[in-house]
Amino acid sequence: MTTATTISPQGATGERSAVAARGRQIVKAYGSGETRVIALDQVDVDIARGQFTAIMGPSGSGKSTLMHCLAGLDTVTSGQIYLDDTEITGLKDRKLTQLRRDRIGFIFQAFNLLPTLNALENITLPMDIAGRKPDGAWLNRVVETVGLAGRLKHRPTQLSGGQQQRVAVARALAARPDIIFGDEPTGNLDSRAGAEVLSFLRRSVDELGQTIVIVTHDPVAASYSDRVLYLADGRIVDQMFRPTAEAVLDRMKDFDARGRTS
Ligand SMILES: Nc1ncnc2c1ncn2[C@@H]1O[C@H](COP(=O)(O)OP(=O)(O)OP(=O)(O)O)[C@@H](O)[C@H]1O
Repeated sequence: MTTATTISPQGATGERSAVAARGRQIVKAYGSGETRVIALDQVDVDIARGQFTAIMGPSGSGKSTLMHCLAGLDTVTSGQIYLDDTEITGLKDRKLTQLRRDRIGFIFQAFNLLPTLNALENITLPMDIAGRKPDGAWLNRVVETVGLAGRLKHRPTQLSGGQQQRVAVARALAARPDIIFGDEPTGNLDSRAGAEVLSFLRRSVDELGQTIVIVTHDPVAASYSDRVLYLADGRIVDQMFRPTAEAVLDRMKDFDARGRTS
């Protein structure tokens, strides 16, 4: 049995705090009266800096809601969320938008690339919009890491699904965000392309020191992470460090069996 604690061990990441994002007693309720749904039920969570975290759990368990709240894309009903030392719960819209733009990267299931722009233009678009100049050396490193060096002039339609998602990964990395959130980033890819994207995410953690959190249903995707958080009914009910696909699959079967017998 893995233990059901929700506080990660403090990593040895040096001078910055070892926790990139923190949630305390997060409650998220939708609707009211009889239709009220508690999507997150007093969740405490620490996301370790420089680690790859996967959020798993049955459909409707609150995975996307947790990710959206941690990323400041959705508001909480109560509780606090911190990005590094900044409490984001309670920030005014303009400040929150600015913080998301400057400190958070996103990768979605749909690649969300602009078809009229080439790969490089797509990668630098968020920074261009923000009026920020990309750091050339960093950009080169990101492009190398995600294996896109030969394809920067290609438009999205000239790239495979896997390559398009690598552009989206590079776009998320380009501004050196504190943390990257991915909502089923390999959900639209076949297993080979998915594996490529996951290896690049892994490399961006190992080689670039990035912090990544993804929501996934796929035990293979979860096996690229350092830590899996399991959600059920809006609560974190378990976690697993250094997961293998087999161990994750076994754990999922275990949850299913328990769900059927309880
Ligand atoms: N906008 C909304 N309005 C009302 N209820 C919602 C809303 N978004 C989510 N919910 C409910 O909150 C609960 C958690 O939803 P969430 O999408 O976070 O689950 P999930 O684990 O990501 O599911 P899936 O794996 O199917 O994507 C579900 O019961 C869902 O129906």
